[in-house]
Amino acid sequence: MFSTVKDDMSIESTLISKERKNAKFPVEELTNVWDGGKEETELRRKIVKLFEDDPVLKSPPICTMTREERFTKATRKSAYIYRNLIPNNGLHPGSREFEHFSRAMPIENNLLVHMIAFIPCIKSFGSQEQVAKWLPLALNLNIIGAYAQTELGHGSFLRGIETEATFDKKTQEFVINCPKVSSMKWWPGDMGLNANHALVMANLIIDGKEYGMHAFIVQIRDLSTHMPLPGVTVGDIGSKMGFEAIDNGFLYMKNVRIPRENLLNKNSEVKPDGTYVKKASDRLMYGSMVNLRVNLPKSQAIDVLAKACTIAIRYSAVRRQGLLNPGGAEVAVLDYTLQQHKLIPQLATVYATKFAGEGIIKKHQAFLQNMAKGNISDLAEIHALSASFKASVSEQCTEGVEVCRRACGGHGYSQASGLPFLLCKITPSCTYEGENTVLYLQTARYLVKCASKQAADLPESIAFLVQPIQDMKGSITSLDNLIICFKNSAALCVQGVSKKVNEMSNKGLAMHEVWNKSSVQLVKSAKMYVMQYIIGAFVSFVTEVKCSEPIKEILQDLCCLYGLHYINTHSGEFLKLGVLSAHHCTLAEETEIQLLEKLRPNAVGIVDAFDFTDSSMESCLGAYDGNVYERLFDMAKLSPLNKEKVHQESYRHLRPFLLEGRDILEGVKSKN
Ligand SMILES: Cc1cc2nc3c(=O)[nH]c(=O)nc-3n(C[C@H](O)[C@H](O)[C@H](O)COP(=O)(O)OP(=O)(O)OC[C@H]3O[C@@H](n4cnc5c(N)ncnc54)[C@H](O)[C@@H]3O)c2cc1C
Repeated sequence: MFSTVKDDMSIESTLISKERKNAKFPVEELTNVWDGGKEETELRRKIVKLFEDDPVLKSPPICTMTREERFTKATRKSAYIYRNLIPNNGLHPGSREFEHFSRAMPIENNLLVHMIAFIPCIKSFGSQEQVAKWLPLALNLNIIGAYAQTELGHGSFLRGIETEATFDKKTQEFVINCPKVSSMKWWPGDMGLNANHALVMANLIIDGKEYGMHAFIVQIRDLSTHMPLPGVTVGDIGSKMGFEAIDNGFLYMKNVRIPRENLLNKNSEVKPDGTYVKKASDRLMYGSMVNLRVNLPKSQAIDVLAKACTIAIRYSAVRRQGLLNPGGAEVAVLDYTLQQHKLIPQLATVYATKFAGEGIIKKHQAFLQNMAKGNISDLAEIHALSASFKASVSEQCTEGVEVCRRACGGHGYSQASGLPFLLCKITPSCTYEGENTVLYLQTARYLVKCASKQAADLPESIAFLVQPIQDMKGSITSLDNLIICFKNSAALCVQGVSKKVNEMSNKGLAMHEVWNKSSVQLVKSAKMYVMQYIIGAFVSFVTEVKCSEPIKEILQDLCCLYGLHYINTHSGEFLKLGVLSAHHCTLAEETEIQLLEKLRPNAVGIVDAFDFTDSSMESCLGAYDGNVYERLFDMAKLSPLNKEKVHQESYRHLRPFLLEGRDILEGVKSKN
């Protein structure tokens, strides 16, 4: 319907090729560092190609589809991936190949909550017999489950959960009830339309006594007709800011009966006579939550920011707007220091959080090995670290994606840029799997407890909180000094708020009031604590990684930039704590600007090293060839509103006025 408009060789493609020629480091080697080795890069590419070449997984761009089409296509693709593609290609969960799975998945998919929450919870909360019964069914999609914890009325405050599971000795069943509208389960992914089971978190009641929250497997839909079972009201909660392909659902249960065996009973059990038996500490439940939290930041936040950086930096390298030299040629917006100041620190955040996250995954693996031997002494530390890490990374990456989106000007507002989709995908990562503020407060509780102990009684990584403040020797901009600066700041924040808490409670204020009145500083301490961890882990990685000098230099520069950018955007905090002087802050700002200039020529190469395929980004601005304008026009042509040259409905409403206009204009014309 529209004629083709094409340049022989667009200026934009030429510009991006030049950027690549100017890069001062081997991009492929940085890709290998990112993936964790050459072999991992090869494996990842093989798996991504397997998915991208599969005709079943092809679909139109998401911005041209309705919600209904997006949900249907995502379900079709996910069913195919889990039942055909993965088993037929030996991609077993836990295998090395599976590590690269999230990079290979189509841009929209569902059944993820079934895979990453329902299945792991069966493993964590179920006895051996229960795992043997439910796991194969779940892995084969013979049953599809949601993780149903949040209710209309309560999310963060778990003790506020109202759904009840009352034991009926006569029938040996639990009777599940949502006593009020506010008790209805609300939000669980995959639950509205696809799930036929739900792992329901409910308050266990035996003989009128409450035993707190427990996990129950509840069948919600008939296995042959998929109709909701008697007593079950279930459906989709409606359109959201994002996640449009996912059926986040509501679930209201009235006298729904499930067998006694459906209480997942690894940690506690109800005997046929109603005796409640506790088999393991409640603390083990935290161990299971840590699992998801440790792994979530990479796929749900860090990779999303990496894509946003790829889009914004490639676009900024080809988008010409204005002059730097009066009378000179128009420049790419990436040449403006201010554009570099927006985007390059986001790149640094991607690297910092990715490598710090790998450190936490290793710590968690060591914890799991100890837990298997019955030793959970590291639980509090790993819980505090993973909670604040999840909160900090989701927050930093969400802010970063919005910075990238705005840095693309008007086109960043278009769905065709891919950036609004990424922003809507990443934003809820600040809310699900623990609301960020609530997570920071949990970390702070642990830190305040630590502050009252001796260094010798604390884990090695925490002892600095109670040890003397360290001196910084030499320039503030050295990596060693950055670590000292953040460690000192975290220690002073924690000590300061602990003092405030002690003083207020010594004055006789009730602890809950003390906590509420100190919560602003508590959250700040948790943030500073996790920042010192991220900086320390990134510096260790950069120091130890085996790679060529040019790559090492880039990683060191990104590491320094990450620390300095944080200092420069929060300088008031560092000055207030007395960790930095005004002179330090001036130096930090100047050094950041120098680093931006130094990293600028490599910026396109650094995002190329993430190695995202064009189809995994669905972005007209971020495609490898830089051909942004032709792509934007091609995408606009696909808009469903452009199907007909005249949109009949709009024409019907406007026609009377247009005809009036025609007559007036023709009348004017005839007078002239
Ligand atoms: C996309 C998406 C997917 C989800 N998927 C699932 C799922 O699969 N299964 C499931 O069960 N749930 C799911 N949820 C729900 C999610 O887990 C909850 O929304 C989340 O835990 C936050 O709880 P809330 O909504 O009750 O927020 P609230 O706790 O009501 O938060 C509202 C505000 O109150 C503040 N606040 C709360 N408590 C405190 C406190 N103690 N001190 C200070 N401030 C406080 C918060 O910081 C926030 O600013 C999903 C949510 C989203 C958005």
